[in-house]
Amino acid sequence: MIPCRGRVEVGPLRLERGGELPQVELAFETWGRWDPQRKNAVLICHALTGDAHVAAHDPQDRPGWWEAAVGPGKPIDTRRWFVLCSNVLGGCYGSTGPASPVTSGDPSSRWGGRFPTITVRDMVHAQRRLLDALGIDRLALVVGGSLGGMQALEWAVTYPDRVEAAAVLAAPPAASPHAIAWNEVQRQAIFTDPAWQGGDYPPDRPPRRGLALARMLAMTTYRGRDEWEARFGRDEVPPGTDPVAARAGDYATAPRPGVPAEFFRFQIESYLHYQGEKLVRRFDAATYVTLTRAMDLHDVGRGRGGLKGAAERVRARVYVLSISSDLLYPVEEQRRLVRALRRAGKDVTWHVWRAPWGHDSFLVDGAGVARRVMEWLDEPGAAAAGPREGAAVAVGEGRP
Ligand SMILES: CC(=O)SCCNC(=O)CCNC(=O)[C@H](O)C(C)(C)COP(=O)(O)OP(=O)(O)OC[C@H]1O[C@@H](n2cnc3c(N)ncnc32)[C@H](O)[C@@H]1OP(=O)(O)O
Ligand SMILES: N[C@@H](CCO)C(=O)O
Repeated sequence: MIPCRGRVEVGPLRLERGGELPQVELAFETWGRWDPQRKNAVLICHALTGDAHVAAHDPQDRPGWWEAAVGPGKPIDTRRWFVLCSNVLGGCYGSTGPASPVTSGDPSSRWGGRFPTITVRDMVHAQRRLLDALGIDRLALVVGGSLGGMQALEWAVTYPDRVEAAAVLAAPPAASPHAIAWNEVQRQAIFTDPAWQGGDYPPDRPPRRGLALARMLAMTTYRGRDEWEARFGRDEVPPGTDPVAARAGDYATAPRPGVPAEFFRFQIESYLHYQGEKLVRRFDAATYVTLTRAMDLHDVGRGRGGLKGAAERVRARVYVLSISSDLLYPVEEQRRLVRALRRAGKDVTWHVWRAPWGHDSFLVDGAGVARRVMEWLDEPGAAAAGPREGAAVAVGEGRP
């Protein structure tokens, strides 16, 4: 029986950009029961700062990042589906990455800035080995948003014989110059923090300011203009109060160098500061650098004859979800993917979702997104692993 959480050593891994990681471990969590007859495995791939904890395992457990989407009676119903999620290669929630030791059991040997460049394809190779180790030979569905969507797409192209269906949410076929530019400015914020030290900072003295600033900038690409208009407008923070300090504890009560009171006036500024500080409390800066670089290097057509060649390899049914307010990976980028798949004669469904929360809408309304995906999975033609459930939801279909 597959445990509900664990860590598996998947061996040394040769990397796409050269070099090798001598020893790779992946942390994972599972829900439901793997049924080798029905092949009911759903692999969920997380986004940039996510982890393997998609949902609580019992009422006492902490909620996960897609809590509303996964569980008994929820859109990804764990009475029917066996759900698996692993922390990505390069991540800082239990898998091998910049924050983990070079030599197992020796925390002083942290990879830090020496961690090699990895790609989304490397992540998927490592994950395939995890599936092998757990005895899962076929995926009924691989689904993910953003970095997770890049992985879902890579899965369908790299391992076409092992994927029945792939749902690519808010992710492009290749990172655009704009997306790379935003990531580069974020990384520069980290690199210019004196605490960065080439990535070899002590774990208790990370480049906090740089990482917080990176997150603040990232938030402006993740969320929606209309959402912020409605939520914050031009509202100001009441004079003399510091809502960030009240929420963020010690770190925020430290003086903010270079932030005079005048520049802490609007609620949106307060929100951004808080989001920056919130990430600093739970994420590692070198990991942020490694994973954003992997996103920049994402190009599903690399070495495969471009997007056309990649599309031709796919055997899975593919669902593509675009978010109308996505500034980071706009609708036009998924249109390219959908066109390439259709021209290659593949079974592809494309929905453009009019959601106000920007790129992160797939996280904000996890239940709504998962419902769309699972209804598509159950449409005629799908390899159903059990009874059909759920009612149709209205979505606008995108036309390439
Ligand atoms: C161990 C782990 O946590 S693992 C990883 C979990 N995270 C992930 O998987 C990453 C993906 N998730 C995300 O990116 C986010 O959680 C999202 C997109 C789903 C939601 O973002 P959130 O920050 O939770 O929501 P939202 O944008 O509404 O912000 C709410 C927070 O801002 C605070 N806030 C709202 N307005 C203001 C303001 N004007 N000034 C300061 N703070 C504000 C709220 O108090 C709230 O704080 P809280 O998170 O401490 O409760
Ligand atoms: N908000 C996401 C990244 C973009 O989807 C995360 O923090 O993982």
